Amino acid sequence: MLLEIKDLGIAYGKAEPVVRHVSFTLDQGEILAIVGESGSGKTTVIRAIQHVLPGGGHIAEGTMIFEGEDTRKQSAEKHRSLDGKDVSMIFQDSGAMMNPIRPIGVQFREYLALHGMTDEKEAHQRMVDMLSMVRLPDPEQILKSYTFELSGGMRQRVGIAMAMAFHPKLLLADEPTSALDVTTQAAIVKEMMEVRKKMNTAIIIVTHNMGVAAYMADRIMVMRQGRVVEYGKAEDVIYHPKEDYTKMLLAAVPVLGGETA
Ligand SMILES: Nc1ncnc2c1ncn2[C@@H]1O[C@H](COP(=O)(O)OP(=O)(O)OP(=O)(O)O)[C@@H](O)[C@H]1O
Repeated sequence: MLLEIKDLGIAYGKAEPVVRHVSFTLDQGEILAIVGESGSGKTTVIRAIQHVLPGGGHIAEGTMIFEGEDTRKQSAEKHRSLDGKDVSMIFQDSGAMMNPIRPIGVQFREYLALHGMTDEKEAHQRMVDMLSMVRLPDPEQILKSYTFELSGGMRQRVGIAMAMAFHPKLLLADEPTSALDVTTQAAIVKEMMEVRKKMNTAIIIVTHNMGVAAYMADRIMVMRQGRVVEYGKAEDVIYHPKEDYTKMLLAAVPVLGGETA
């Protein structure tokens, strides 16, 4: 087992936990989708897994075991050393995370150096390999480009390439397709599936879109107001939802032509 979360509670500052009683497990190569409305706590859960909670956010209760180790007992330094290597993250718009006035290659190289890859030749080869893996045409040209010169879909591919540079065991994806048009969404979803296949990476994807969850996930966790409403195998949650809230999310899945399923 890669990750085991039991009865997790997360609080910001001294306030009451905003997320409580979250439990799930994840095997190597498995995909979990966390779905739910805005404010339900999806982002809070995956940030807690990467130990990057903002605003005094912390794990207030429960356990988180990553590869057999209780991460609550690890130091902040240990968490930093795992960042990008064991666990990495992609965001809604990876381009927005980058500096618009510096070439992508310069920033990608800095990211590699920050994680210990300082040899120029090795770094260059790794960047080209990773950009090719996510099917970006002409990687050398991409490295010289600025984020504003790329489409949203291309920027997301760069984000995935960077996140996967050290072959992490777990990729956390926070609404990675929400900022994209429908066709590009499908391409990025397929790209993540390919990454899983090639590298056996486990993925936790946070999404509003039950359609994306249904397509990608082995398991689905439905959250509402900081609690888990439903959790199970994707086909069970989709074909035999137990909770009205899950049924409502399923009824709202957009299908081609603008009608709902
Ligand atoms: N930095 C913060 N400080 C205090 N409270 C926060 C902070 N970030 C999130 N929260 C609170 O935690 C709860 C869960 O928010 P979170 O962003 O995890 O939800 P979400 O399901 O990811 O929503 P969205 O889909 O809009 O991103 C909300 O009540 C929110 O107000």
